[in-house]
Amino acid sequence: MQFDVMRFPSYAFDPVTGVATFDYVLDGPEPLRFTETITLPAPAGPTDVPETLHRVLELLHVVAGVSYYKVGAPARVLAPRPVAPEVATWFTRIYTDGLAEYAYRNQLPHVLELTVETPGTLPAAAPVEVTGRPLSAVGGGKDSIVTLEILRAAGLDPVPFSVNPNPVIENVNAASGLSALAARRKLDPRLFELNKAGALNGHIPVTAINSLIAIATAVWHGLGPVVMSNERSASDPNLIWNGREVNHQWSKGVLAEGLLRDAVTAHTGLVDPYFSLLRTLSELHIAQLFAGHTAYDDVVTSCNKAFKLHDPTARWCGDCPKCRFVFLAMAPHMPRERLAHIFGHDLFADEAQVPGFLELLGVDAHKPFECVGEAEECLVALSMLTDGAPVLVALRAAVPASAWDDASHSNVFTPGGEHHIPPAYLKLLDDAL
Ligand SMILES: CC(=O)N[C@H]1[C@@H](OP(=O)(O)OP(=O)(O)OC[C@H]2O[C@@H](n3ccc(=O)[nH]c3=O)[C@H](O)[C@@H]2O)O[C@H](CO)[C@@H](O)[C@@H]1O[C@H](C)C(=O)N[C@@H](C)C(=O)N[C@@H](CCC(=O)O)C(=O)O
Ligand SMILES: Nc1ncnc2c1ncn2[C@@H]1O[C@H](COP(=O)(O)OP(=O)(O)OP(=O)(O)O)[C@@H](O)[C@H]1O
Repeated sequence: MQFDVMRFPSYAFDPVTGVATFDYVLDGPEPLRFTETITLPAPAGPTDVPETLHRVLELLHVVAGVSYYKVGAPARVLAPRPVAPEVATWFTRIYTDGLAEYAYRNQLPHVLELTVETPGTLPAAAPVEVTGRPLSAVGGGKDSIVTLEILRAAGLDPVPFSVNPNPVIENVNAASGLSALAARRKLDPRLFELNKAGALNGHIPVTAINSLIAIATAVWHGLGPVVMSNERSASDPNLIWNGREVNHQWSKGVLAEGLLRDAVTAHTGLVDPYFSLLRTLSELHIAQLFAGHTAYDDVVTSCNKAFKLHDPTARWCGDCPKCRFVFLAMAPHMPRERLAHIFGHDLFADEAQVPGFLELLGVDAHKPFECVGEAEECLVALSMLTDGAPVLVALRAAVPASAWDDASHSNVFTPGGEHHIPPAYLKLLDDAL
């Protein structure tokens, strides 16, 4: 399949049903057309559509296009309308850095060099203050639970929000006792047919898409900022390829957060519409905070295998980088019985897990293409565990002596690094630590 250019013919929004449809074309000798459908939860009462909501949907139209771009990787992407320079820059980073893992795995270096073209430039929108109850994105894992509980303890009455919540997310929301909002996102079924037939495929910056859907929902419901739970280590690349960073978690990183904030503010005027409350924390630190909340032990799930579009019932698979990482990160902060209860079994008792843990510890290969923390965090967690579980004994023996020294000087429990947390929310975080 040969395509020259990607276009974005139109989008529509029905305020009665909350349904937004986004059209895409991969143009070439045999063009392909796609339509994605996103259903926002409609507010109760009269459904006025603020102009700001249309502005957010305009951004979403372009960003959600990455799922279809990857079928053909054309050399040109023509965005549909004039935008401010901050927005044009962000679009380009979404299609290049956001698709870097896809480009690397499919050996498509031209994707990293792409510039998303826009038909003209708009001035930045006039500033609009964002106030009200925070809308807090919930993914079913420990991170968003920690955020919800910090916001709740501060009396801010957060509104949990998810895109396509599966039973894991629904159970986490139920355990929180908070009343949640949900949006539905339906990819064009044609995409799956093409994938089955062997079309180009790969990872996309899904957090950027979910984030915009969250902002659209907050705007429509007259809520306050969208509060994410993206941690410090999300900003670390997995590897360098052709001189460029490849990061599986790119759209969770602090750079992507800043670009998204600048673009949304320039296009809508919304000031401080979006930030990650946990940005300055390591995964190990977040795991420690999570350990203080036992109410979620029967529902919390961070394993990505539980989040397949077509298999919504699973919890921890117990045999992937994410399960191993979270098990290791939580282990120093709770009794082994509680940990084994959360995961369904004790990973430290299973010696088949040793090679996977060594990969996390940086003893083997590059950081896995998964949402896992830094090798340093894993070493610190290991150094905090002193018992003789078979896996721990094997890991201690395999880690080089120099690594222990690095771990002893680690600052994983000291908040730090770049962030975009507004001062009032930063105080809440400080109070919670
Ligand atoms: C659950 C998961 O890890 N999915 C990744 C996996 O896809 P798979 O085929 O195994 O399952 P599905 O997610 O059901 O996807 C079916 C097909 O649909 C395509 N697709 C999905 C969502 C979307 O928004 N656009 C799409 O085109 C997908 O390509 C499949 O063909 O492997 C895929 C290829 O590597 C990944 O793209 C799937 O990742 C999902 C988009 C996903 O939601 N992943 C998150 C769990 C995830 O990885 N989050 C990262 C953050 C990444 C970021 O920068 O935002 C993290 O938490 O670290
Ligand atoms: N389906 C979803 N809808 C809305 N937001 C989501 C969804 N899945 C993940 N998120 C949000 O995206 C961010 C990254 O997700 P991630 O999976 O890392 O977080 P998590 O599920 O809270 O914790 P963990 O890292 O333990 O899995 C978080 O802010 C999370 O709340």
